[in-house]
Amino acid sequence: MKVLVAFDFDHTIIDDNSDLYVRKLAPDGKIPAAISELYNNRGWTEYMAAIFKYLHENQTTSIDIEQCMLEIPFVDGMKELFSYLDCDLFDVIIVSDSNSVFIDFILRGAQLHTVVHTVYTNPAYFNEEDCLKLDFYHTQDWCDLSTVNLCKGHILESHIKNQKKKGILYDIVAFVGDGTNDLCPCLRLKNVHDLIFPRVGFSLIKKIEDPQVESSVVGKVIPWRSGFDIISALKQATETK
Ligand SMILES: Cc1ncc(COP(=O)(O)O)c(C=O)c1O
Ligand SMILES: [Mg+2]
Repeated sequence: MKVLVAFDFDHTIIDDNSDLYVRKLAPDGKIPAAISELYNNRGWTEYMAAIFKYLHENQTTSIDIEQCMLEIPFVDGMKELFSYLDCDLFDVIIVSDSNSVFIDFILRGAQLHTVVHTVYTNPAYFNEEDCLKLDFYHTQDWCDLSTVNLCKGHILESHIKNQKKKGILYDIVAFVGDGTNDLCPCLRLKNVHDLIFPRVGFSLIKKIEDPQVESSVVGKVIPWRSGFDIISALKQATETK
């Protein structure tokens, strides 16, 4: 038996939004209006790239950014969940609209990087001047539920297809998330044994419970508050299947 557990990152693994958290490094913690205006619900990569440029212009270093990321708390029970998932039964991936540098700092800081098979996110790097640079994961025009730079559902399906080509078939696929941008992958889970984990009190659960959406949900919906809830549900699902 093999189970794929796909995670969102911000407000799912960590208990904050890494992109919004980093703004505290700006002078007085404030971002100029001209940069704030770049924020768009259909994609925030350009907004974040402008913030990183602004931080660099104000002498923020890669070390400052790393330290800032390491302050962000994990969601209760997430570290325990990752320890539970660290075995052959599970493959763990992350699909996030944050960026590769932030996720790498945080996973390595907690020694969790070895548990994660692949991180799908916007590629980022520090250039020779130590300014954080950011790019789109991909450019998409097929999904209205997703941002223009990252369709989590497409990424999840591609991962499953690529694994199948290597002979790895998943008996259960689980998606753990919190936000509006996590609805697309949840709707692509087409097996009744698949598991949808929307975080209680966040926007994904409201979307899933919307009567117009609910009828297209096939996987079993398990609202969660902590990583411990997810451990219990996965134990039950893998023992009973
Ligand atoms: C600026 C910004 N970054 C990241 C995210 C979400 O990232 P993730 O896909 O890791 O939850 C959001 C969600 O609205 C956002 O506004
Ligand atoms: Mg999120």
